[in-house]
Amino acid sequence: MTTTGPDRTGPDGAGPDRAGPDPGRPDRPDGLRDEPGLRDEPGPRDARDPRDADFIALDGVEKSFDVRRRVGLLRRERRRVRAVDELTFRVARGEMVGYIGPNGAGKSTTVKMLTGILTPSGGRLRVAGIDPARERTRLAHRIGVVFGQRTTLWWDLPLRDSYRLVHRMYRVPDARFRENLDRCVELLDLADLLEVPVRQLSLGQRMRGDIAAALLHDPDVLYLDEPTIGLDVVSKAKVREFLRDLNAERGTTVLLTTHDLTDIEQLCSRVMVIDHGRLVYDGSLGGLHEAGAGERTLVVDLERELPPVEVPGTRVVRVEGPRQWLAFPASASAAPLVAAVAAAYPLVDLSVREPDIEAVIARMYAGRRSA
Ligand SMILES: Nc1ncnc2c1ncn2[C@@H]1O[C@H](COP(=O)(O)OP(=O)(O)OP(=O)(O)O)[C@@H](O)[C@H]1O
Repeated sequence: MTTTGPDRTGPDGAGPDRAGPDPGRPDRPDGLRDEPGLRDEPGPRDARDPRDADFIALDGVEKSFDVRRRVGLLRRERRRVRAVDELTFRVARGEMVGYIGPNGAGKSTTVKMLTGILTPSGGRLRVAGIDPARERTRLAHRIGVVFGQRTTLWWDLPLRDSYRLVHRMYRVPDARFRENLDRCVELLDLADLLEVPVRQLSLGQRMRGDIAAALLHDPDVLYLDEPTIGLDVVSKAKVREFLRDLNAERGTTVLLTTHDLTDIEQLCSRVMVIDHGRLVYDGSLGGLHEAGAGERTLVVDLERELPPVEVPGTRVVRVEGPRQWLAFPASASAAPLVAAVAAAYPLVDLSVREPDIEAVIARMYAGRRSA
């Protein structure tokens, strides 16, 4: 997710914010201004509130940027980039939704509008009944944000001190803060890291530290932007498990932006796909499979190496020794094809392979581009 542009709240750069956040800087990515005494009372938290279905609500939201481009040596050209275009969706309270799309699709821009960092150019947007652009400080107490590529922690301070600052900035009641911190320390395995300056933490440790910091004030909504980027398998598993538990136990609403589709597969029952600023899919992961799946594959193990298998309705896409891969339309039944192969060839084994989600999404994007 790109984080460039005038709305940036820290130094530019693809990697982590090396300088670390400046406690005196005006804005944090989660929209909270670093000033004492800003705590507003959070809104009602009645779980039976009928507005729960519209906890995050966007209606025809648009965001355009005016960009200047150099044309030749002296001339500059102004161009309007529509980053988000007529975006309409709902996220119910307690849902965990994946928000995916190719580079430049408009994911970051959406999240920035949801936090109040950016003001929409048009349309209507509400989070927990709050207009983020108008009441950014009030909203800050209801949301947590984790940017995988940048830290919101104080670079030179030990983790514990960063958490103390969060405690004071959000004015979290002491008992609540201790309870939340203890829980995060235990579940995110932070006990040995609390006295370590953030700059000395590994990426995985820092990420866990960031997730804890985003949750110490009990937000109702958590925006996660690439929370597992660059992490090893063990750290990814730990982060995912924590998020699953958080959602199940606390009912925290989660909007997850990621390029790692395993995050989505393991965490989200619903996924929204955005492309060129527009919502192009909103539904289950299974449905996404069907929408984007062009072909399935029969993997055929023959008794010996043979010329490519010829069965109507299939085409051989790969041959490795006695193993052959036969593609066939995803909508077709595999049974008659399996029977046809078994009748005509010396078969040892056979399996049907569904396209993996990466392939499905790549096909979906490619299809839209060529349409
Ligand atoms: N501050 C800005 N000024 C000008 N153009 C911008 C600004 N922020 C985003 N854009 C443009 O808006 C479009 C959407 O960008 P955005 O960062 O929202 O995409 P993204 O889906 O998050 O991409 P990625 O997966 O690469 O991070 C892009 O064309 C981008 O260049």
